[in-house]
Amino acid sequence: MTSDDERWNQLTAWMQELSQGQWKLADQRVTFREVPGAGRGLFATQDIEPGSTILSIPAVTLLHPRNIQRADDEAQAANQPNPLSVPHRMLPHSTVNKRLQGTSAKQVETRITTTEALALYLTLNRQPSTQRADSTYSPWAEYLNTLPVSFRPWHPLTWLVKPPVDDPNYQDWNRMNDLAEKYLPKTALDKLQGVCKRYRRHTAMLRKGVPLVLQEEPDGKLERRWSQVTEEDLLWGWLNVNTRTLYLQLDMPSIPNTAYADRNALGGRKRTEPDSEQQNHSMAPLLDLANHSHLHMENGSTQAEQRAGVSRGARLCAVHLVDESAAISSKSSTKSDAPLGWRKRTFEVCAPKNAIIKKGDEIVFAYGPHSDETLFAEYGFVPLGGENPWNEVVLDDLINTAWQKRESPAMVALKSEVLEMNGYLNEYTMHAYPGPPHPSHRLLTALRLMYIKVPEAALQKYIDDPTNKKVHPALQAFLDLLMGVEDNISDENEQAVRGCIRRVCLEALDGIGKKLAALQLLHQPQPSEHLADAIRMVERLWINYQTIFHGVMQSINQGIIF
Ligand SMILES: C[S@@+](CC[C@H](N)C(=O)[O-])C[C@H]1O[C@@H](n2cnc3c(N)ncnc32)[C@H](O)[C@@H]1O
Repeated sequence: MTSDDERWNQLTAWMQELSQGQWKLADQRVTFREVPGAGRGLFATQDIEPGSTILSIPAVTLLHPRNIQRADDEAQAANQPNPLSVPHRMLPHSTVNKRLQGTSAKQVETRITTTEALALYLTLNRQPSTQRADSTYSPWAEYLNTLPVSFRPWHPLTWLVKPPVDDPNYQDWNRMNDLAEKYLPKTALDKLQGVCKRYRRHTAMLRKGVPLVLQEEPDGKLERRWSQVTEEDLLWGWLNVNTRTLYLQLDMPSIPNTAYADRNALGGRKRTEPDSEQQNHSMAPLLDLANHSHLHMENGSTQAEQRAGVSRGARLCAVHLVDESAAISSKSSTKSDAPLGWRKRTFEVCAPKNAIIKKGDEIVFAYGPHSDETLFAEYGFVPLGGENPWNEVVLDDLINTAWQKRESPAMVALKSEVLEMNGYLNEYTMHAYPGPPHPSHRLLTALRLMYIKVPEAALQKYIDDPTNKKVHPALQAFLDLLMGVEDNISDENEQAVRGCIRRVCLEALDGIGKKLAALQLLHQPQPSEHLADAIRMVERLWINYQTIFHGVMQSINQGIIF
């Protein structure tokens, strides 16, 4: 059995070989190690001076559709084609719209996005016997071998997708599913269901596209492999893509309306989806061993960092897109001024400008300004200690319910319309950062309107003609607030708003207390280790909300002006 150390050695030797010796492990200043509760992570092998390069990744080792096509073409030319690659007529378009006009309907039907193509590539190259992706055909075999063995049962998406009966996690699955459906905050469940919908939509494309291609161009090896592919393989492939890719500009055009399969029948790729992100991203060997952190490193170690007791010495680094010739030769100070084509575009990790990285520090970067719920649903973890500066709690249901209890349906409808017209309806949030803990501007604005006394007819008149200058004085005070002419509507209105925030916090804290008590019961009788971890992750979501609500209550009690 290959150990993680051996896999690391094979991976780095392969990277060196593929870059024809230009990239050397000796020039990189990282190694990997297990991090309790976070899988593996990257660690500094020496002290690193501020702003300097820690790690660069050869462009040729990046796994994305353009490199897949390039590698397949080379293998074909050498008479050693890879039968388990993504059929090229499925690969995403790399041409601009005009060139697509001659494309036949059949070709269009099988076309998939970068996200789907990567998921398919990984799925086809997963070795069912070893549960590891070490395809004998793929030039990325050494990299595939370093991917997680399984996402079950720790990734919450697997709590919504039932395993086969012979899966070792089958016994626990109903309880995992229950945990998701009954114990998650509703907004977190919505996010997780959104991830599940995306997963199902993308894999439906593959289930449709591959047989169509095989019908047109029969290929024994691919057909055999595809017939063995299970839901578990697809889930594994897709989750690898979802948790381990980085945005990389591949010069892929956005998804054109007419160029991709079955937009409507399969739930549709609407224009609102982030086309460019779905098309332009890549897996990055070795770099994908770096964990996420939200720590700010503007002035060396921050208060948050000290409080979070980042005793394990995590250092937030920056990942840059660079031209490979500059990245590889980062030892010399001359940066290449060659144009940045996708072939040379790659990633470089740099030390923070204002802090020294010590030997043994963990090298982390921010995956994005993600809330706890997003980290949970997309990446499968929840930060400890309520320290995530991007965390927020969404309160639409609580606020709207309280509002409906207080005002008539007609009044709620009219005021909602006014909020909508001005872009303030819903997405009401509270935050602990930046301190002091506070309700969002959207929430304050909506509450201020909810608490003004204004006749229905005055609201209707404004809705019918917002340009009319004759507006009821109370509504005018609200509009002045929107324009920034005033900071608040009146002392009375402000008191009512603060009272409401206080009540909402108390109600939410009461609900959280009950949820945590119910979750506590799930620890009896003692659950399996995996289930206990899952319960703790859900508890953490609630506890981090508690921190926000306590903080906002404290701000109110201290008379802090929002
Ligand atoms: C790009 S990978 C990072 C390397 C990963 N730890 C591994 O062993 O392969 C992303 C995954 O790492 C884990 N992860 C990243 N940052 C984490 C953190 N701060 N706490 C816990 N888990 C984390 C999550 O499982 C996430 O899906």
